[in-house]
Parts: sequence; C-alpha cells; structure tokens
Amino acid sequence: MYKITTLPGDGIGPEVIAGAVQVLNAVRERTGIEFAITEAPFGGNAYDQTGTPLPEATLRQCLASNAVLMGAVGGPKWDNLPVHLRPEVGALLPLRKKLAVFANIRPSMVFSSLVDASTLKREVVEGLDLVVIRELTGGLYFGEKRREQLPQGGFRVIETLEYSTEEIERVARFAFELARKRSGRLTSVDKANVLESSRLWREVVSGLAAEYPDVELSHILVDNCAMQLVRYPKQFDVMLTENMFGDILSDQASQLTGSIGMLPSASLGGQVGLYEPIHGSAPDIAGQNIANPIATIMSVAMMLRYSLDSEEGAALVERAVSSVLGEGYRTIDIMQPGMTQLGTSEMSRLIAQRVSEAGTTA
Ligand SMILES: NC(=O)C1=CN([C@@H]2O[C@H](COP(=O)(O)OP(=O)(O)OC[C@H]3O[C@@H](n4cnc5c(N)ncnc54)[C@H](O)[C@@H]3O)[C@@H](O)[C@H]2O)C=CC1
Ligand SMILES: CC(C)CC(=O)C(=O)O
Ligand SMILES: [Mg+2]
Repeated sequence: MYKITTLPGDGIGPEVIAGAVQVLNAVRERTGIEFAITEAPFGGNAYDQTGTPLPEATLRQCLASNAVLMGAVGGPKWDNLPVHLRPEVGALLPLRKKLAVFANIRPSMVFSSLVDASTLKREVVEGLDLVVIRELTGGLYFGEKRREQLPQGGFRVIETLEYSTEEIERVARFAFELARKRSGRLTSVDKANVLESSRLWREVVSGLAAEYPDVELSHILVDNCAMQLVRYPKQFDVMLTENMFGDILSDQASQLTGSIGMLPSASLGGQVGLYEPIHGSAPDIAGQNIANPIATIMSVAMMLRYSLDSEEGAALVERAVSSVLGEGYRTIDIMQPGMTQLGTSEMSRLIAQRVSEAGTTA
C-alpha cells in the first residue's frame, strides 16, 4: 500500500489538488493500485492555523510517504512576514531540502490539439517535447541571506550563491542518463562568462561527458538560452541548469505549450518523490474555479510513473488528458474559438471520467 501525502497549500492549490485527487482515485478504480492519501497543512494556511508554514507533523508525514503531491503556496496575505515565515521560503524550500529532491524534471510538451493555443507560431511549437532538469536544493535560493542597515540610511543585502562539485555532479548525471534515454542531446545552461559557480558547473558537466560518449553535450549562456527558447525551441531536448535559471526558464518554456497551467513537475533524488505543478498560487484567479488543473493532473501521471511504479496508471492519465483536449474542452487559459470552456472542477471530473472509461468502449 503506497502512502501519498497531499499538500494543497494556498490560492489555487486546493482547487487543482482536489481535481488531481479525483483523477488519482479514478486510476485506483481502473488499475487496482493500492494507496492511502492523507492531506496535511502546508504554506500560508498552515501558518494561519499553527504559526508555522511547515508544521513538524506535516514534515514527518511527508518523510514517511512514498510520494508528496503539492499544489502551490504563498500569496499577498503572507508577503510581509519575516522571510523565514513566508510560505515559499519557510515551507516549500525546506520541504525540498528535507526530502533531498535535488533533480527537478519539468517537461514542456505541446499537445497536438493545443498547437494553436500557443502565442508562438504553429511551426515553432508543433511537436515540441523538451525537458528542463533544474537543480533544486542548492544555489541562490538556499544561500545565506542578510539585510544590514547602513549608517547613511538605506540597506545593504547579501545573498549567497553556493554550489559544490558533488551537488553539480549528481544532477548532471541525472540529466546525462535522461538524455541517453531520449534524443542523446543535452544542453547545459549557465552564466560561465560571469559567475564562478557557473564556471565550476561547466567544468563538472564537461568532465562527465567522457562517461557518456553517446550523449552530445553543448553549453549555452542563460541569456542567449532565454532568447533561443522562444526563437527555435525545438533545438533543445534535455536542458540542464541550476536552481534559479531553471525556475525562470521553465516558466518561459511553459508558455510554448499554451499556458503555465499545463506544466507538471517531478522532484527526485531522495527516498520520497515530490510532485507539483510548476505554477504558483495564482492569487489573481484563486477561488473562481477557472484555474487549469492539467499541470497538477500531469504531475499525478509523473507520480504514478516514478514513485508508484505504475506505468499503466501514468499512461491512463496522459491519454485521458490528451483525449479531453482533443475533444475540444478547454479551461480559460487555453481557450480557443469554437472550443468548450470548462471550470477547474468540470475539467478534472471529465479527465477522471475518461480514465474510468478507458478501454471500455469500442
Ligand atoms: N510552487 C509554488 O508554490 C510557487 C509559489 N509561487 C507564489 O505564488 C504567488 C503568485 O505568484 P505569481 O508570480 O503570480 O505566479 P503564478 O504562477 O502563481 O501565476 C502567474 C500567472 O499565471 C497564471 N496561472 C498560474 N497557474 C495557472 C493555472 N493553473 N491556470 C491558469 N492560469 C494560471 C496566474 O493567474 C498568473 O496570471 C506568489 O506568492 C509566489 O511567491 C510562485 C511560484 C511557485
Ligand atoms: C519558492 C519558489 C522557488 C517556487 C518556484 O517558483 C518554483 O519552484 O518554480
Ligand atoms: Mg517558479
């Protein structure tokens, strides 16, 4: 019996997690896979209830699970708290660190029925299928930060960016292995013309290349990469980069698919897998039943594949999403003329229904 912890979090988090759980339950009925789901407080709502965004009991429960499914955290209500109490810094970052999930997989794949939903030209995105591997437990987000008051007025802030050879090597191996299973092409993204951490990054990644003679490795500077991603994204297959660059580039890559509401993620490397949509809590649309649940539902597919050992379940979910989109159903962020607009819960219910029906009709 697998143990799954859900952390709905804040903003649209609870709405998209509710939809994903519905789909997961449909997979259970269809495949017989056995799991127990337990929800736990996490993020801003946990701070409101308990005074901390990452309660000890939530962390313990996550560590004792096979997989954790997270919605999103944060929002204006908590933006002015001291930094260690803010949901992003006080809950999400420490959770990733405690779970030791150093490799964050963010696939950006364009569904054939959504080719014209992208703001880019059809020929630029048609057939696009790339993956960003983002280092997730090091770099600037985890470095020491400090704010000092200056005698003449104003402040001085210090943020620290640290990477060790070992941290770079383990995530780079992960990316080489994935590239080997896919096209054999790996692009490492850095800022080696300026940052010492990027120079080490490039040295370590280049040093591994000899062990993967079947993988064609190239390096690109992050500013050029951002431009190439919207110019000709099909030049990329597996992209490897550090934490902050991966955060930014994956949001950018999501728009190639039509919407940030489409992009799932899996964070691996420790005993427990962490699964989450790449988007945030979207306070601007929270509580309106209009958020796209597909990023979270596709994260469930990744969870079935990587943590629950159910390729069958993963494929059921992916096919259900593809089929619903192919039938012309859309949430507002990917709406196109002539299609049928659905809310978050209706879209989730329809995908769950397609999972339930799979293979039962001619
Ligand atoms: N993993 C997490 O929990 C993350 C949390 N955040 C937090 O979320 C809050 C909002 O941050 P933003 O910068 O606005 O980023 P965001 O990703 O929440 O939203 C950016 C834009 O995309 C739209 N969007 C996001 N998810 C969507 C979905 N599923 N369907 C349709 N539209 C969607 C939003 O409505 C908004 O216009 C902040 O407090 C931020 O710190 C931001 C990123 C990740
Ligand atoms: C706390 C942030 C690093 C969350 C975020 O933007 C992300 O992981 O994509
Ligand atoms: Mg982000």
